[in-house]
Amino acid sequence: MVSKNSSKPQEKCIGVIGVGSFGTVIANMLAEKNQVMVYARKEEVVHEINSLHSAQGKTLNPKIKGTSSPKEICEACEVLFLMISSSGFQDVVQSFAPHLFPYHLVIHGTKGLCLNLEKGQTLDSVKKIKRSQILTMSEVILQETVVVRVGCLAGPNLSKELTQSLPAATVIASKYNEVILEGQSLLRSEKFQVYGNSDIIGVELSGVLKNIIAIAAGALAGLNLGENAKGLLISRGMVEMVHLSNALGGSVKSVIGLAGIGDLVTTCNSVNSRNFTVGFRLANGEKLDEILASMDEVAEGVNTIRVIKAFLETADLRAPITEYLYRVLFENYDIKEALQFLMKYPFNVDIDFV
Ligand SMILES: NC(=O)C1=CN([C@@H]2O[C@H](COP(=O)(O)OP(=O)(O)OC[C@H]3O[C@@H](n4cnc5c(N)ncnc54)[C@H](OP(=O)(O)O)[C@@H]3O)[C@@H](O)[C@H]2O)C=CC1
Ligand SMILES: O=C(CO)COP(=O)(O)O
Repeated sequence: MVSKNSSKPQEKCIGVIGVGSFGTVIANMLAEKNQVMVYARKEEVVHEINSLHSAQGKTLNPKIKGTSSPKEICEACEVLFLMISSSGFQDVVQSFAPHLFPYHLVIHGTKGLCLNLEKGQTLDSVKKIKRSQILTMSEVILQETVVVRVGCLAGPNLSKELTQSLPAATVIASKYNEVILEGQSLLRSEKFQVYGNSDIIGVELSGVLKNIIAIAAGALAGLNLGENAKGLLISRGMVEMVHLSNALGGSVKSVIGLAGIGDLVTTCNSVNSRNFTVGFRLANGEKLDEILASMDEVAEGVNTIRVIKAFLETADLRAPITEYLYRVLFENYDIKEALQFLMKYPFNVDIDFV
């Protein structure tokens, strides 16, 4: 778009919904090239954004304006980045739905799953779920709104490193090439490479499933089991991700790409990962409830393990790492015993998916 009076491209206004760790980073990256409006549900956070140019202590580019009005941000911005944890995702999308139109383009960065259950049902009450009862975040957006051009952003993108402007890359996935091109043009920089992928379900699932393996990697590190064990876990974890993703509708190719193996390696090696931290602290004897109560950011892998465990009850598939982690997290199973079982598990074939 070019203004009538100058040859300088006119800045668009890009919306970011959610200013947690990742939303803040993405808003700052977008503000390098365009005006940005961010949505936060709490008035005090909006006040902080507009007066102090920070969100819950995290510095924001002064160009960024805050609002708590879904209507205002949807009217001002055709392109919206949804950066909400999965636990609040469906509620937020529902509250935005009356203000969203088919001309909007929505890209989310959430690495979690939602459930599509009957009213009154919970995971605890149903215990077994089928694929049709699981929603990826793009499926939530498509189910709850009239938006068609939906994309996701996933890859090895630890927010602490992006905040320090360290080099990184991500994947924008969408069935629509224009979504990929828009995401690339808005986010690409000398420090940030943006790849495209048309398999949105496979890319979403890669980001979701690697969190399970990251919890296990944290546990290995917490028990000081060494780098050989980590190599074993990452490779078996990738095979488990491939089979789970395949059963849930993703392609193998996405798991072995940046959003899969790339993010898996990063998250399994970083103390900056919340999922890795959960595993590390579990291995040091803390209880899951205590760990979660002390964290003010989300570790999506914990809920993902519950969802995938319930899915495994109806799927013709074994996912031993997820199954044993479920026992450790939710059935007080000893973490060292779980690892011993995994060491004895008859994984006879190295690669069985190509
Ligand atoms: N941090 C990272 O390194 C990366 C994170 N991700 C993914 O991005 C997603 C968000 O992560 P992150 O930003 O780190 O998480 P945080 O916990 O830091 O932030 C979550 C955000 O979601 C908002 N939110 C949650 N529930 C609701 C609700 N019901 N209504 C309105 N807002 C709500 C929170 O608002 P409030 O403050 O008001 O609670 C907050 O802004 C996760 O799925 C994560 O896996 C992906 C890549 C990197
Ligand atoms: O997905 C992430 C980095 O790519 C962030 O991982 P955590 O949610 O475990 O912090």
